[in-house]
Amino acid sequence: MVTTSHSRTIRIAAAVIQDDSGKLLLVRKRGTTTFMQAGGKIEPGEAPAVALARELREELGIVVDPATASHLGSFSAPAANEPDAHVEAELFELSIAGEPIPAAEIEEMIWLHPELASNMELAPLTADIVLPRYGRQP
Ligand SMILES: Nc1nc2c([nH]c(=O)n2[C@H]2C[C@H](O)[C@@H](COP(=O)(O)OP(=O)(O)OP(=O)(O)O)O2)c(=O)[nH]1
Repeated sequence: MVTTSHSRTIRIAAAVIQDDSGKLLLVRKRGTTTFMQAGGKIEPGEAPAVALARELREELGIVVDPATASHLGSFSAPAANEPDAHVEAELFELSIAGEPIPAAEIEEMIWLHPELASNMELAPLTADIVLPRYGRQP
């Protein structure tokens, strides 16, 4: 059995954002190769939904009212880009108005059709938690 008990925990808030056709918004941060949910680390004392709104504004220029983000739950997954770490992710579903504009820290932003996900390098949280629940067709 694989255990993550000795690995470092990174607490993040992450967004599941779909367009009308079911495509998922994913980002690739500068200097990295994996696509993942928009979002980022929760600062000490910060409410997860507030962290989410802050990260979405910083990364994509999106203004989100934290109260409108629907909390899907807490999920654990191996961390992308960092060995010996795992993320404890507060996952939120939300809809956005207007097209996001990636900031410099985002090297690439895509709307991914779930059918094409197998061709992509994805963070474990996206591949193992988000896609099976919100993307992949049966
Ligand atoms: N945003 C996000 N981060 C993820 C996902 N999956 C995953 O393993 N991570 C990892 C990657 C990073 O190690 C960490 C997020 O940290 P980050 O460095 O991008 O967050 P941040 O924007 O707060 O960055 P910084 O201020 O610490 O530089 O979580 C995911 O789906 N979305």
